[in-house]
Amino acid sequence: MGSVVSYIVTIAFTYILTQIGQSLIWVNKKPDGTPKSPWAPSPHGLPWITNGYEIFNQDTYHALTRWSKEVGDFFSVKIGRKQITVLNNVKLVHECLIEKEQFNSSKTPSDTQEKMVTDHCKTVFTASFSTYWARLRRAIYIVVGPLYFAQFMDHFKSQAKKLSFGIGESLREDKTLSAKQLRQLVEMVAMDTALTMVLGDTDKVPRDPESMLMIIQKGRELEVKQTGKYNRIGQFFPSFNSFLDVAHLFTMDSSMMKARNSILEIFLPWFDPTFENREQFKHSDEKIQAIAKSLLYIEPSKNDPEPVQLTKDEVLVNLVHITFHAYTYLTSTIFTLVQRLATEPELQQELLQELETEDQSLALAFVRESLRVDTPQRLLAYSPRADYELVVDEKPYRIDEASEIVVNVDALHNNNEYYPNAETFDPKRYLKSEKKMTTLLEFGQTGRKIVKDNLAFGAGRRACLGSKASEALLVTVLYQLVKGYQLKGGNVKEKIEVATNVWSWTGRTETKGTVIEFIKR
Ligand code: HEM
Repeated sequence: MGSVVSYIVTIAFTYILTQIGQSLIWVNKKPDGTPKSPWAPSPHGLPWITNGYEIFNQDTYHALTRWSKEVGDFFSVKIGRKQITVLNNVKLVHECLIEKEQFNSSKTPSDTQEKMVTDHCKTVFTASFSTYWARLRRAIYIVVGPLYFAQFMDHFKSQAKKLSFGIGESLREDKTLSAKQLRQLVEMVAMDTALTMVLGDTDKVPRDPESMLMIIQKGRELEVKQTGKYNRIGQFFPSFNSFLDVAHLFTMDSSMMKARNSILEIFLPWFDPTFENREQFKHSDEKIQAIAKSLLYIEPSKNDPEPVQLTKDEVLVNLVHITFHAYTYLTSTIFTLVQRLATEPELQQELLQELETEDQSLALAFVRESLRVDTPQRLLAYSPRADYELVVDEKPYRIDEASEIVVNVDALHNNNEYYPNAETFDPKRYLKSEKKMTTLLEFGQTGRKIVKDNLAFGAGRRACLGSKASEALLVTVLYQLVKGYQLKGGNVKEKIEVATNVWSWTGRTETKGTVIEFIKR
């Protein structure tokens, strides 16, 4: 018996040593045995084991922007064990996400929670660059994409009216609304809108406010769990994440699973009628009325003539993730927009005048500028699909499949070269002749100097599919509020940094906000 144990121990020991040896020997080598190129330059003086972890955990994207000023637009840093290459100018972003999109458009999960709530990366946000992911995108596009979102305009208008009415009803004697009250109203409008785009109209299964509040609450619980101290360490130290998995197993802690299942339980009765009737709208126009319907029958395409259809579970997990994404960012951007509007009395007057015309350019410019200055997601992370070399200023740099490429949107949106006086909120910067305009990622490629867009909705192949729909909703809300009220007060300066962003490690930025006085017109 003793010799069997010692035999097994010897084999295990040899196996571990071989693995460690191989990783040590091969980690810096290409398959042909020659050394890999160096990583992009890194900030100096970071601690040995934790590297940039403490600084990033405390300062989030600010740390990356600071390092970009110290080290340069192209740098690499290890946050814990996570090696990231950070892009801080548009030329680099264009090269990585447009020219080399095939190389750099994949995704890696942050931790066990992200894997669990996405059913091992089955959702459009987390799936690797694959035919499966392309099918999801196709199906979502034909519901909320630029050519299709107009079908929700009536809903957007009624939600904007609901918000305006809710504000009126909630006003205190002094005609003010606290940031908390405003946020609660905005949350309900955002959740209702997200669910309408995702699940369809409410005729068949009414969506009661209690259930919507419950989803909001459950989402918050998941976020608190994911941003917790130990889970956060696990996002940057994979071995600690594995230790947490074992610890949860031993303590039989299934709280994460329970939270996930309780959300699915709310969604199921809403989704089931659609699922039961799926044959009816397979080939009809009805399928473009909701993401749930569209995902149930993926249309063939040129590159995917016989698509494998999704299972019910795959559809469901996507519906939940898209709802949380849309709800979170719509809440964040509507709330910021209202706070910003209150700080801009002159623009309120001009928007009121614009309302009497057919032209919506100032309102759209206001929305875009709000998204640029107060971007909710300031870091975008992508996984390369293989080890390769990225040539920058004629020097080759190392990019590994196991590393991540991060676009520092904060640095780009605050760069005076792309947006003169970048720190100033100035919607009128976009109201120039189209001939002078360029997209941010094409800046520097033509003589055009005025940037007309931003990266609040991401970039390249993984860019947001709901961007145009969201902008349209924001414009509708803006007009409705200007029409109904004169706003005073507001504050967009103070921010709340949330460590994760449904459900990735890169984090999101909320506006704290303050009391707003709403004077009825
Ligand atoms: C103002 C509101 C919104 C903002 C600021 C926003 C922002 C973003 C960002 C930054 C990304 C890229 C994420 C990444 O690569 O890490 C993204 C992706 C995406 N968003 Fe949104 N989003 C908004 C609303 C919506 C809505 C309403 C929908 C749909 C109903 C939606 C659906 C998607 C989808 C499907 C993706 C693509 C995921 C992929 O292919 O990887 N978004 N969004």
